Amino acid sequence: MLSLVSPTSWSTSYQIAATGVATGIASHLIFFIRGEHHVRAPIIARVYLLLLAVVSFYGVKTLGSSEGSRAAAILVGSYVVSLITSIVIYRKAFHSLRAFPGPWMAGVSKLWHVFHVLDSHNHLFLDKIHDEYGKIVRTGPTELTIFSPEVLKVMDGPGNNCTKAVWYDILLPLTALNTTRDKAHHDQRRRVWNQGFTKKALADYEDRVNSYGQQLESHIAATAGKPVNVSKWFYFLTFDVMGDFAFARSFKMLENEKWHYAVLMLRRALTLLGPFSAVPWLIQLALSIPIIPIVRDWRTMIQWCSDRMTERIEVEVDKPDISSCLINASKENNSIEQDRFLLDGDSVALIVAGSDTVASTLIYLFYRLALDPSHAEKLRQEALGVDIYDPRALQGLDHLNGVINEILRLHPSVPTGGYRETPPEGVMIAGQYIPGNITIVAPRYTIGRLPTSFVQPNDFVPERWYSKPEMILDRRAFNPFSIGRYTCVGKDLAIAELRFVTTLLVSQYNIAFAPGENGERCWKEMRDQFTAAPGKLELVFTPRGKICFVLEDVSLENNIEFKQQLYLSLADDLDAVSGMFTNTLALADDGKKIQSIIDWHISCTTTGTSRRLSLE
Ligand code: HEM
Repeated sequence: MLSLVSPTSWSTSYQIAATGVATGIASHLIFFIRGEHHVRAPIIARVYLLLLAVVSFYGVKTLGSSEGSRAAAILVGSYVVSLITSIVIYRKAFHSLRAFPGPWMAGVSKLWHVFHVLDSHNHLFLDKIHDEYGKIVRTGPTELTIFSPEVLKVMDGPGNNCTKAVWYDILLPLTALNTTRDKAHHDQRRRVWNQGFTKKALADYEDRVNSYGQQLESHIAATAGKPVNVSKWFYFLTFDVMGDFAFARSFKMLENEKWHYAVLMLRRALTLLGPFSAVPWLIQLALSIPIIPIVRDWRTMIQWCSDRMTERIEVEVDKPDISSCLINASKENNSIEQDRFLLDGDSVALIVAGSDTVASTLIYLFYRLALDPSHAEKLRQEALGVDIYDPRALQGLDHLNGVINEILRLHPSVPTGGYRETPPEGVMIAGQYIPGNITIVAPRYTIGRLPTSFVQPNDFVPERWYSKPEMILDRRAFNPFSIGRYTCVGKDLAIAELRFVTTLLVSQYNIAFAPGENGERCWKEMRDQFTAAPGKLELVFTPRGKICFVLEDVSLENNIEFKQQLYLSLADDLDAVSGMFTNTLALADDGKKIQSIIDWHISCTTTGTSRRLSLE
């Protein structure tokens, strides 16, 4: 202790501290301030641990255990303090974002953000930030979150020079279509993917969606009148569909009525992205520590997808799937082995991007229908006489399209994700210059609810998309699938799936909340983990009564002919109808009135070559 205060010791301590301070400042100004280091985070952490061990060992060896430990502590302490001080001073006083408004700590470190979103409610947190700080907010040392409809076009629209931000290195060493940061490489890869989404391929996938939809419906029929955890069943549906499209192999969750272990693992692994998406280097660091259970899930999930790809490379399948296009392109180039990091990455992207997104949209859609059954009734009326098994017939249903748009506006499947980096020359957004090499975040959740873009922005009004266009003030604020080169490759497929499943269930069932359920859990407990993961939703489906007629050769394309045929058929079989329509039988001679009754009560499904018409 005495030696600590001796003049020699003091000067030595000062020298050691000065060395620490100089090294700290130098490592900031020479290394950390330049370029990207997130991918190297695990290596940097190991180097620091090694240096710590070397300094401690050397100190103890040369100065003895007490003096040596003290010297090592002074060196390390002064290094860390000066490094942090240098970083903070630079970020707060010199950085090009220093003048942008935002929470003080946001300008210091992104760890601030992690601390605030440990509950994975990033969308709600950013919404609050918008209320407090306005349109353009500094939410990180090198990050701006921009709550303006214009930002989506500047980021991804025609002629933009933005690139994907560091977040997208998440799968490295694997690279998927959506995680490729190099634009030229992305475009080349996208051309390969597009071959899996031709009109012909889509028609085939749509037929397969129909059969999975029917499997879901038969489960609902079996549990009719009882509470159903629809969150679970919509995930079963969308993962089965994507397993089939991706690898020609369903997860069979609808059939087995239980989670597939790989899907459970994948869903657990994705929870990592809730709190940690804000700090990509922390994700890279965490992923390098396999003893963390969630990291084990992440790795097993990636291995599972990779194994499926191996299987698909080795075994030909008898139905088209998206992997076929990816594998064939690599086979044609004789580059299967070199492309494995792309193929494996793509298999992860396919499963996650195609399942989570559609499932969350379906959950919120049925939540809204249970909350306000008048929309379900409107959907039923609109689908009368429409062959719901024909995707083209569903395309023109205004209320259906309005409901889907409104769900994607209020409950976007990608609420915050889609981080971009500005080009070195910077960009102009909402009349404001945004400096170069800055991460920009455009939260769809808040942008879709801006009062400057939508009248009654928080209300569910599907009509704004067809009969009340005056309720849309700025359409640029609606961008659920992104635009430009990164636009969602599965958009048409997703919309076809949403249209079909919605019409199938709505035309056959009344939908209500289960006893004790009010629907709040599904949005209050939603996790924003790049894709949205809604909380549980329990509904009761009650079958609507039916009398069935089978009509041959009915042309559904021609509505008038269809109605005439139907009327004739009813007239032949009025006894069968009387049970249902006793109070309207008196009108049997009045074709028009019967027709209007039919308009209200008919839904139809296809059975083989004939059309089955179900009357309620
Ligand atoms: C409601 C359903 C869906 C929504 C809202 C949605 C939304 C999006 C968004 C916003 C992006 C851009 C993400 C980014 O910037 O990083 C995207 C990209 C992508 N989506 Fe979707 N998606 C949906 C369904 C699907 C489906 C069914 C598939 C697969 C069949 C799919 C496959 C992809 C892929 C591969 C990309 C990357 C495209 C590229 O970078 O070129 N998505 N999606």
